[in-house]
Amino acid sequence: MVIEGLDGAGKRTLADGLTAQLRAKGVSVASLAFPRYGKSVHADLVKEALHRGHGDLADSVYGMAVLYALDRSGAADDIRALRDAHDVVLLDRYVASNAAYAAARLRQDAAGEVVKWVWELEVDRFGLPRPDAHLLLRVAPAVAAERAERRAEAETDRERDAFETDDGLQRRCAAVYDELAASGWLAPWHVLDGVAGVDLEALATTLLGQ
Ligand SMILES: Nc1ncnc2c1ncn2[C@@H]1O[C@H](COP(=O)(O)OP(=O)(O)O)[C@@H](O)[C@H]1O
Ligand SMILES: Cc1cn([C@H]2C[C@H](O)[C@@H](COP(=O)(O)OP(=O)(O)O)O2)c(=O)[nH]c1=O
Repeated sequence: MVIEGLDGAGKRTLADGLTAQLRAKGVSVASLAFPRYGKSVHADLVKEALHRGHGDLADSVYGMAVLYALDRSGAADDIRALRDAHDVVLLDRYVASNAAYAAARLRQDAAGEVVKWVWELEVDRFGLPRPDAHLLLRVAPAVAAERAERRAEAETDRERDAFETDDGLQRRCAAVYDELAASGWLAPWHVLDGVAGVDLEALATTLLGQ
């Protein structure tokens, strides 16, 4: 099960809340967040590039997307092992993040070239496990930006990066996410209202029933 959404949408908060709710129902839950900073050299290169390291690396949409994909490729066996050992594996961001951000950066839509390329690279070529469902935590880009900014003030080592401070990118990314959800890209999507707040009890019941 994959949680997707803009930077600051509240994905980590939702993952924590949903994990607690599912565990309270006796369900065993494992979770993993991408990029895997501190665990994967590819993820660390991404983070450094987003904070102006490695020259013009961050300017390359395909170059950055390959790094995100290699981070996931390195986790594929771990994901399969977690899936075998637990009832639910919750992933905070996955392949759809690459599709949404790369398309938004290139000003393409969900039917564009780069979204197809992400599928071919990550699903067809790297053979990453396909999720059963996505949860799109939908909030207005301005709300996500405000939450990300507040988080940056409150937590050390969370200064906003090149993607997070780009309001136009976040707006386009929100539109691509909506299209991916509407087309059922890679797996079915549940759209959640991240502004009104998510009813965790109802969500857990729905997910377990499917
Ligand atoms: N439903 C919510 N209402 C208000 N603030 C929230 C909500 N969910 C998360 N936040 C806050 O917004 C910030 C970003 O949330 P976080 O879960 O880290 O987002 P993400 O993982 O999507 O980047 C955090 O400071 C968090 O405490
Ligand atoms: C996982 C992933 C993230 N991204 C983008 C989304 C975010 O703007 C950025 C960093 O990921 P993010 O989850 O926001 O990490 P953090 O909140 O710890 O900085 O990378 C992609 O473009 N492709 C991907 O495959």
